[in-house]
Amino acid sequence: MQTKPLRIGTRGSPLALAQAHEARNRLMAAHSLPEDMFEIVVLSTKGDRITDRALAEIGGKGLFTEEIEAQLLSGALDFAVHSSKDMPTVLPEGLTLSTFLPRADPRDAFIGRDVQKLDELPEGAVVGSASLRRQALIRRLRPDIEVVVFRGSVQTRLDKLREGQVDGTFLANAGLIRLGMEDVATEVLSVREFLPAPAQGVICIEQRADDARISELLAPINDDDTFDAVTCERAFLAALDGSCRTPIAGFARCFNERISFSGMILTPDGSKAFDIKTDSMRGEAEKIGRWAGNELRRRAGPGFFDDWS
Ligand SMILES: NCc1[nH]cc(CCC(=O)O)c1CC(=O)O
Repeated sequence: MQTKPLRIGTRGSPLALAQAHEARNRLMAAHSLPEDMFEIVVLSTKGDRITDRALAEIGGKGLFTEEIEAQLLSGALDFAVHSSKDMPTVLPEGLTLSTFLPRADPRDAFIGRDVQKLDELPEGAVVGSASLRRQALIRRLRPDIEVVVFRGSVQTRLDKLREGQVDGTFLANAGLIRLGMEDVATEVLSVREFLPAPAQGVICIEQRADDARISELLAPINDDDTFDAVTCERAFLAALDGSCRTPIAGFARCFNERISFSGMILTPDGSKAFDIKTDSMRGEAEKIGRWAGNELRRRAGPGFFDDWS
């Protein structure tokens, strides 16, 4: 019988804490375990400490994960809870993403200051986003709008919006929902018009690949549909070797035994884009994701990635 509490690693942002609590609550429910069987261990990462520059400028993968992964590998943590969207496609040797919780809303939310909808923004309006994908998508939809880099916690961004530094901004609707702030969204954008980031809206758990005891503990809270969808989306991302400087969008959905996938790559200015739609049996989730990534890379040609990276 387990006596010491299980140590769950997480970042300390309100969103990260909400995610760690959700994973812990699902485990407590699945196994009828008391809260004191788990200890939530908060770690600060490089990505949390750098707030003044666009993440894309800093580059480097795993900005939000390195410190946590070191503690997993050393045995100081039993498992770690993350936003799947923030996870690099290649993990350190010995670690694995074993568990994906049921996907929350995958869509992006628009938060307007004086208008409710993206369409209603006047010509020359300013929107803030730190995400290259959102910057490129908005430039493609509304070339007349000015885009500025916008970072900080959800609260900081909303404060900047209220002060009038920008006329609008975007956040993942899942994040807003997890923070109990879904009413700040003035419009939720359909996945068709504003394709989400690969793995958006999905909480995942990372563990040591050889830790059978933890694999067994986590198995009941994994969601198979989400697992297959994220496997497909991450295979797409990996095939494109998405550096943080590449705007990439991708979204997969399971219907019974099948999985469908939509993917897109754009230039940062939104002037060029390539998209793809495909579907297959679910067992091929990883294969079609990889195929779609390679296919877009081929269609875009070698110049596409070099021009601006
Ligand atoms: N890069 C930050 C990040 N990572 C995950 C989410 C939202 C929650 C999710 O997608 O699961 C966010 C904030 C945002 O994009 O608004």
